Amino acid sequence: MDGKRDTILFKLFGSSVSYMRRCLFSVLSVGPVPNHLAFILDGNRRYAKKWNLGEGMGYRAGFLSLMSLIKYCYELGVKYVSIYAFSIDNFRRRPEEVQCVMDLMLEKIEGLLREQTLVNQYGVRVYFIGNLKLLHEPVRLAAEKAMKATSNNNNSILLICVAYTSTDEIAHAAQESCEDKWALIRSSVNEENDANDVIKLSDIESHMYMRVAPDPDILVRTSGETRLSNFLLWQTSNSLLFSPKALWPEIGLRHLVWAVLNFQRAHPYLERRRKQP
Ligand SMILES: CC(C)=CCC/C(C)=C/CC/C(C)=C/COP(=O)(O)OP(=O)(O)O
Repeated sequence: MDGKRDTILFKLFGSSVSYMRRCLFSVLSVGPVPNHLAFILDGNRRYAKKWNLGEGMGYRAGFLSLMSLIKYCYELGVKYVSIYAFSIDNFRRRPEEVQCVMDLMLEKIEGLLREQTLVNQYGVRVYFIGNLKLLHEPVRLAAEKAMKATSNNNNSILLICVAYTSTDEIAHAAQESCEDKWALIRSSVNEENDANDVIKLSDIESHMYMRVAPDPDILVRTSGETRLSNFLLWQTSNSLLFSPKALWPEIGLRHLVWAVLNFQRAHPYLERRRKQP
């Protein structure tokens, strides 16, 4: 009997919290709502150390925060969410640590395909962004399956950057643009070459992994760090940078609200910067 009463009370509490959050979001939506939020998930290992947790538990706690935050973003009306889940440099960490993150990713991507809760609820299309060849084979296959399974969704977009660095993305885009240009030159070898036949910025942009999303409005990096660590260097020249002291697993609604309020205050200036040629 007590158990049943506790469950009812717990559900009631849960729905009033969610009602209050929605009220808060309605008030926030009076101002401009960011279209694209990007996150650097920093401080998972420090969190595990701080709470004397076993290796890997920091990442698991980080994954839970990630799910809540993505949900809040979509509830608020943000269409694009990008996360820096694993950089190419992270492959240089101890093999057991790399394996631990790969195992977690595999488990969660497979879970997402089985349960599809967040994905179904918000109609999320998932992209894995980066040099996917570098991923452990089972993770790469699961990532490709998840992209295919969600390819018809277009309400919300989730970009998971794995085996990613900005410099790798730019080098890859430059190389593909050169290959395209060469193919064009070779096919018109007998025709007069156009003197303006150079590689343009728009050519490179059309080959970037992130071409499927507009530039982020806000970039959040947790744990008080203010470096970009090779994340979205091409795309963040006019983004608001927000760096709360909280470690990634500690991030919550209040940090999101504060980031959005800061964005709304800076919005007229950011818009002017964007419109400048
Ligand atoms: C399916 C999916 C997208 C899973 C993502 C899981 C997750 C939370 C990955 C974070 C990985 C990572 C290397 C974070 C950097 O923090 P850090 O470990 O470098 O922390 P530190 O700054 O304390 O050393």
